[in-house]
Amino acid sequence: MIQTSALRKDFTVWRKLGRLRRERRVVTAVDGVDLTVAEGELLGYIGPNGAGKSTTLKMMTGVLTPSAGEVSVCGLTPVPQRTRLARRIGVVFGQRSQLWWDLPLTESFSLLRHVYRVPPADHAARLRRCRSLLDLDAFLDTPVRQLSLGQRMRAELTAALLHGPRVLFLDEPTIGLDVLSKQAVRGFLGELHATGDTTIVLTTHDLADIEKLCRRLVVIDHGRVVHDGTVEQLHAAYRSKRRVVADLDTAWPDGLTLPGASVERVEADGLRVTLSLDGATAGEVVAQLAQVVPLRDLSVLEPEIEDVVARLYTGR
Ligand SMILES: Nc1ncnc2c1ncn2[C@@H]1O[C@H](COP(=O)(O)OP(=O)(O)OP(=O)(O)O)[C@@H](O)[C@H]1O
Repeated sequence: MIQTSALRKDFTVWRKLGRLRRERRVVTAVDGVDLTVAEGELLGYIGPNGAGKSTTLKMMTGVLTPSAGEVSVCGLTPVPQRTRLARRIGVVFGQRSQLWWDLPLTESFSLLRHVYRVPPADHAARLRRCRSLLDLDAFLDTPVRQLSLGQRMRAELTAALLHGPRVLFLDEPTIGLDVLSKQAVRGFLGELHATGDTTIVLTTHDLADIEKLCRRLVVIDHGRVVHDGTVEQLHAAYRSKRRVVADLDTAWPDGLTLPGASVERVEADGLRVTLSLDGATAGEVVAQLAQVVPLRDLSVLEPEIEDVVARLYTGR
């Protein structure tokens, strides 16, 4: 559905050096990205600030012309075939709105039906689905400028989907949203993905979005892909470890070690120990622990995606 090959974007920026002199500098925002996204896939596209995510999305949606390389979306080349592409893609860019600011939301939705020449029955069915899944009814008659951020994001998602696009591009759709709105947006995207009709590319800084929604994750840094695989593969590559945290009735004996695990931290006057698993299973470690110290409570912590992504971003 989406294919890029050696995709590159350079920006020329000018820096003022005094009153008359300027220095020309080339910023390579995207530096040879090869990506294939299959039909129905939900791809997480992440990276630190300035990594080149938005620039990639802009080239995929026909907003920016690549400096080199190729990009194809739904079999079309985005910039020269932008009008045809617009009917096949939906776009939600957190900062930019596709709604009419002063009009009630319903009127924006009707206008979009005319813009995209959507058959009334299709439009009505899609709107009905979004109204129920995104809980829009309470603010359908409110002018867009009066909507809260969470309401507007739900409205933007609806607006992006009313013409039945085959690909949905989302740039930070949960930025600034409260917990409930985030859940609503994630739940909706999960449902949309489950139908298998829409290919979704999601950029976000909220790694919970990624964990909850994406099987495949592409990480970009300085314009280059530094990871392309599942979240589990990322954990494996960075040897992220599960941990066992045990609360004890008597203090952890100094220097005690267990095979297949290493002591990461001892705290609370020796009454809490955190062990990371280096080969042993959680069950094996707990069984060994129970033989050497009286246990009060236990929990097994999964590796944090935040940790591994932070290590990836810092190049460790
Ligand atoms: N129009 C532009 N002119 C000059 N430089 C630009 C332009 N747009 C982006 N850049 C530069 O290209 C690089 C990548 O920017 P981009 O917006 O794609 O990053 P991003 O990964 O989306 O970042 P963020 O997470 O902060 O939104 C940055 O160094 C940015 O300053």
